[in-house]
Amino acid sequence: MGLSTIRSICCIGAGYVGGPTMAVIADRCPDVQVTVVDLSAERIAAWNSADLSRLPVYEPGLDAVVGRARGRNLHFSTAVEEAIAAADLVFISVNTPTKTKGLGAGQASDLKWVEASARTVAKAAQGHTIVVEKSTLPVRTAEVIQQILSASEGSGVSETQPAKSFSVLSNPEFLAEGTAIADLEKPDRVLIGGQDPEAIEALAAIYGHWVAPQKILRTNLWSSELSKLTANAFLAQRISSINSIAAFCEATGANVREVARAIGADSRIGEKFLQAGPGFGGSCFKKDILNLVYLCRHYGLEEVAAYWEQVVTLNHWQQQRIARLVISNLFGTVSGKRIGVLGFAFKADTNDTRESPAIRICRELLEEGAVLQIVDPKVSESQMAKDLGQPAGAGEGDGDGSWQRVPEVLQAASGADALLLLTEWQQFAVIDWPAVAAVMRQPAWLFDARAKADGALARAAGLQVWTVGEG
Ligand SMILES: NC(=O)c1ccc[n+]([C@@H]2O[C@H](COP(=O)([O-])OP(=O)(O)OC[C@H]3O[C@@H](n4cnc5c(N)ncnc54)[C@H](O)[C@@H]3O)[C@@H](O)[C@H]2O)c1
Ligand SMILES: O=c1ccn([C@@H]2O[C@H](COP(=O)(O)OP(=O)(O)O[C@H]3O[C@H](CO)[C@@H](O)[C@H](O)[C@H]3O)[C@@H](O)[C@H]2O)c(=O)[nH]1
Repeated sequence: MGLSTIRSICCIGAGYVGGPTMAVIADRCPDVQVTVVDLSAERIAAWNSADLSRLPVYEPGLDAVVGRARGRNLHFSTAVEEAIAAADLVFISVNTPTKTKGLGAGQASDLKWVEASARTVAKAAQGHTIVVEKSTLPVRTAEVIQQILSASEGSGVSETQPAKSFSVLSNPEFLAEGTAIADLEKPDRVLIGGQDPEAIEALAAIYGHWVAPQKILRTNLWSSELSKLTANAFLAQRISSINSIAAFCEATGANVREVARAIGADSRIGEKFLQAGPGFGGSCFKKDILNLVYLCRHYGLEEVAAYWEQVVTLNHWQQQRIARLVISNLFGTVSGKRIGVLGFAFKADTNDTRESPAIRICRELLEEGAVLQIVDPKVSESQMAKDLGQPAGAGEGDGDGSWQRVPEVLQAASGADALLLLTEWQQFAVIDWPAVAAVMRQPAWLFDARAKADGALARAAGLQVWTVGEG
């Protein structure tokens, strides 16, 4: 059984995916009520804040979309069961991080939040409900969700209510942070996996409000779940590939951007995702590849597992390589030396720091006793403290590394022996190099791990410059 028209949607999980995705659905489907629920009262309060600049997720354009739909047909609430009961369709968009202990620790996805969500849906749903996996999940998780839901099927009958029944779909999300709204409004494709054609068409009709029919792909459940892990594995593999070539360029006198342009012009390779940098960060790539590796091992495919694992190994190596080359160029020691760190988010245009290369690199420099002056337009001091595992403090010279958050590049450069550019914020492309050079301790360095700064101007101002992938 299925429903042909969806009037009411509930999304469990008001995070980086649930919030923006539901905001766009509500904006594009004014006749559908959309309620985003979360256990975190703090997060829901932030989504409801009158000041749209205080939403819990920073994404260009998100404030405008939320401003249009919130209160009309977009709602944020902690009343999880109530919203599920009212919904024809429930998205599960909760976190699925890598397990930290137990079987599969360090590789397998921790599905406890997904399982808890499925149990809440089983309990609170009324009548027929379409349950959609929006979280990124291991292949065959839909089977687990289906089993949990099945246990309550047939119950809940009353004079006004038909018995409970469920259809499970997979609808992975491909948005990238920093461009979430643009990605949601103009997706390359929408993927829907399932077995119940009526449920598939009901969800397709929601996207059909703004996505062209040929971009809505339908597959079986397992292909849909696996396509998400595969897409991320391929994207991350490109980054490790280009970063490996960047190191080779530095050793041989080639320039990785010239190489990327030359190979990207081949339409079979394509020009996107070939920017060398400090390694990929973000909450997805590492977690999803490790999950793929774990699943391959589970199915006895050791060579396949080892192949994908190398993408993550190379990524760690790139981050370590950058930290170490900073130390080695600063005469082998950074103890007590000030280093200005430009950017802390895992990429530009987001406040997210999950798996940011800046964390590993800064921690390594702190370990060596450096005094870091970190500037990032969107990352708060409290987030940096959490990530770096120590509070901000200006103490220096005693061999223990310390850090502080500073508001501008000029303060990051003040008294510093080096600037280390780690996130490609646009403001770092237009630095006043003579002014910056004047406040640094000479001889001073610019280490540009994103090739974002104007290296020629920095050199003209007297700095020594290292740019990733430039021999
Ligand atoms: N961040 C991205 O760019 C991105 C993109 C595509 C897919 N994904 C996938 O989407 C999923 C969600 O990612 P995210 O970045 O939005 O995570 P997130 O941590 O930002 O948000 C998840 C939210 O779910 C809430 N939650 C957990 N269990 C709950 C429960 N039982 N009931 C109600 N709320 C609950 C948490 O409180 C949290 O606010 C993950 O599987 C991730 O891999 C993420
Ligand atoms: O050429 C490139 C492109 C990206 N990166 C880095 O790779 C990481 C990931 O970037 P990006 O993919 O743009 O952002 P995410 O938000 O992590 O998005 C990825 O992960 C999401 C979560 O699964 C998917 O939905 C998206 O399709 C997928 O792009 C960041 O650290 C980037 O700086 C590079 O170093 N070089």
